[in-house]
Amino acid sequence: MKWNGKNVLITGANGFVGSYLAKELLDKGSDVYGFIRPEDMVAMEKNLIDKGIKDKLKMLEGDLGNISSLASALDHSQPDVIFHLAAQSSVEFSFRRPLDTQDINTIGTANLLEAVRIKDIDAKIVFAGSSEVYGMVISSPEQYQRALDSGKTIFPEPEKIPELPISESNPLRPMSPYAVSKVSGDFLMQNYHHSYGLDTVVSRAFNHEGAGRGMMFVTSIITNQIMKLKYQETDRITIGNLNACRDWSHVTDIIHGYQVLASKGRAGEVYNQGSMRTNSVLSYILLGLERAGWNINQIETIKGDDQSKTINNPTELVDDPIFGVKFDKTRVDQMILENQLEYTIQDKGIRVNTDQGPLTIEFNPDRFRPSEIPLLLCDNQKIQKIGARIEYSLSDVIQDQLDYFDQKENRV
Ligand SMILES: C[C@H]1O[C@H](OP(=O)(O)OP(=O)(O)OC[C@H]2O[C@@H](n3cnc4c(=O)[nH]c(N)nc43)[C@H](O)[C@@H]2O)[C@@H](O)[C@@H](O)C1=O
Repeated sequence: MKWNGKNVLITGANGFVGSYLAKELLDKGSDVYGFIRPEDMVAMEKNLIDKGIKDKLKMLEGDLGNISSLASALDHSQPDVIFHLAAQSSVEFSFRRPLDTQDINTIGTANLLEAVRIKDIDAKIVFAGSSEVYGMVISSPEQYQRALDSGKTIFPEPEKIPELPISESNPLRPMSPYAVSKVSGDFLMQNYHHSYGLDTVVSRAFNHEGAGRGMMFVTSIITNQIMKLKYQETDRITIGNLNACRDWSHVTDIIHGYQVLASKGRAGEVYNQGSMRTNSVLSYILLGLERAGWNINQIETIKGDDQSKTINNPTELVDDPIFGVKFDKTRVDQMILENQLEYTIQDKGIRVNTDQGPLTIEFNPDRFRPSEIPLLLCDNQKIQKIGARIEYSLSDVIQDQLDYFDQKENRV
């Protein structure tokens, strides 16, 4: 698609992802309209200021909960393409505010689609769905049995084990109010194509990070604390569950994917977006520490009573295939993925022995979730077939965030 001269409406254009997308489309010559909640105008304007687009974006005030404000935004922008990115995007917050999450994400998406239908707008609509919809993915017979023993329901039952890498046809087993809201949005998009012929396409993006990522997400929590350690503004890293493995991409690769979907995504279909790598939260911390200047020799638990959790050279890279996929992972990733290593709250944290002395990673029990997806690994072949590419390595993603927090004014 030639973006020059196109009218583009981005809901949540002042958000982390929206601002990256808005900048790129403005640079390509689109007329970009941002549908923005009045209370976020000032609160989130840093994203627009940092990218130099505050005065270039055409701001339309409104609220996803108010269908009239959506209809008015459609009247003003007459969009060729709509990117629906606005959402309550924190899984953690959704456990505390499930109704707000459904209001914004489910009802808000239904309102947008209904406004487009009533106004008879002929636009391609790209929806920011989420890998969270897959939820409880079964990675081994042992994990399946453990889940059953702990009283969890697994529905639908797995047809194969492991269910990895995750393709678009994997079962949906959402595990949080946020995930349920994204299942709703995803199905609303598909249904408005099938019922009313709207030109909708769903991106199910896995985790995507980069400079300016919100402070409630783990990669910013980690890289902010690493830079505070470096500048002696703190003496430890505080964290929740660091066994979780996520498929982390750079936000730039994902916004390129959104543009590919706008041009070539088939109406009514869903497309995964991810890197086809998976790495643990623990590795994100250790690799971040190394990039910030520490050499890591060994990790051990703070409680110190379990020698099997003392790991030498934990960041050594291993590229043996796992789940039939070859990607860079650390020694600790490999052990976590093969169910040989798991840190628990009882371990209290991890002591990281470095060339400059020991560092402390402390577990905060409040940061552990009521239910947690252990592992996400994307099968991205469907979107790659229509032209999307992953350009950034995990190290690039971590470095971009460290550089951001290297600037004192960005540290929290
Ligand atoms: C694809 C999906 O991606 C994101 O959802 P998320 O994966 O929940 O992202 P997160 O950065 O909050 O957590 C990642 C992992 O990190 C663990 N973790 C440990 N310690 C802390 C901690 O202290 N804070 C947080 N937030 N997480 C922690 C946490 O338990 C989880 O396992 C959103 O963009 C969402 O919108 C989306 O769609």
